[in-house]
Amino acid sequence: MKAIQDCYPPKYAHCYGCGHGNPAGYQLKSYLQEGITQARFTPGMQYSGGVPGHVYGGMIASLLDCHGTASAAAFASHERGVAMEEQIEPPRFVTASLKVDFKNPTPQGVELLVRGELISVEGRKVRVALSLHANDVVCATGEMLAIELRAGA
Ligand SMILES: CCCCCCCCCC(=O)SCCNC(=O)CCNC(=O)[C@H](O)C(C)(C)COP(=O)(O)OP(=O)(O)OC[C@H]1O[C@@H](n2cnc3c(N)ncnc32)[C@H](O)[C@@H]1OP(=O)(O)O
Repeated sequence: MKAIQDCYPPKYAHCYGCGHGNPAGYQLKSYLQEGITQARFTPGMQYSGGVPGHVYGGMIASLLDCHGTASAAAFASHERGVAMEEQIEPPRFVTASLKVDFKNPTPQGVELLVRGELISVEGRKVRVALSLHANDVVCATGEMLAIELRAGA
């Protein structure tokens, strides 16, 4: 299955979160399957938080951030009846608002699962419920308002 991010032309491959052309970034890959988006990522040990052995909160927020906008694009496309990979220029979304609740410490050295579920699509506005899991424990939840960029932006 093609990752949501891999449906974009190479000119957008610079994103720190997901761009395959950004060697310093996460190169996150998100997938839409059965109405849920998922991405998996293991943060390097440099993303240590204040408590030894736990992941830095900003890293967690950035995973939700990038996965959330990819999810918004895939959900909006699905609502419009077209798959991401069928579009030459799929819709691009940016984060207007991101709320994060840190529920449990996130352990380092563990593959993290990031999930997204659609809340609503209203014109250019897509709301996505997000969660981040480690070892089947919910470590963070979030809610994003993503806005579709206007053509040419
Ligand atoms: C791989 C391809 C590319 C993928 C992109 C990956 C992104 C990765 C994740 C990111 O890091 S994104 C970077 C961080 N985000 C930004 O830099 C966004 C900065 N903000 C903006 O550029 C503009 O504010 C924005 C494009 C979000 C909206 O500006 P617009 O002029 O296009 O829209 P407008 O201000 O008219 O708002 C559209 C609607 O959204 C609503 N809105 C905008 N910002 C809001 C906000 N913060 N909270 C609530 N509602 C908001 C606004 O009220 C309005 O609602 P209505 O249509 O109902 O009137």
